[in-house]
Amino acid sequence: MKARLKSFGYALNGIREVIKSEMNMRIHLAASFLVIIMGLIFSINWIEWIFIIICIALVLSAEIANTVVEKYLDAMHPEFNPKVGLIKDMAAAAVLILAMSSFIIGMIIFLPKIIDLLT
Ligand SMILES: Nc1ncnc2c1ncn2[C@@H]1O[C@H](COP(=O)(O)OP(=O)(O)OP(=O)(O)O)[C@@H](O)[C@H]1O
Repeated sequence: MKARLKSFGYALNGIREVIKSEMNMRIHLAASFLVIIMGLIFSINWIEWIFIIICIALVLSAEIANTVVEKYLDAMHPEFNPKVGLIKDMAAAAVLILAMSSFIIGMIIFLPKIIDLLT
């Protein structure tokens, strides 16, 4: 049990480190917080909450994976290397695709409600 709690602590430490070192992670967290507030304000239904939670989890996890790739490559290949650059670009592309898809899902959920509110 103690060992389980310890590895949970290591994972929390990993999250703390990514938040501390990555501006993009802080932006994703701020956007997630905003979306959760909007979900509460507009009383979205449970299916919409499931989509929102999946999107938030995917974007944050992808950002963490992207940071792992960056930090690993910086540690193993600190020199300039176009191949290293391309691998970093690809890892960043995964985050971009998930963030853009999540933005579209957010629009599908919230835009009709915002339009309803305004009309
Ligand atoms: N060692 C390298 N060799 C060649 N190009 C690199 C190298 N390191 C970084 N790059 C290029 O610079 C870009 C930014 O890399 P960097 O490690 O600074 O990520 P970052 O700006 O912190 O990214 P993020 O915004 O996702 O945190 C990479 O996507 C890549 O195109």
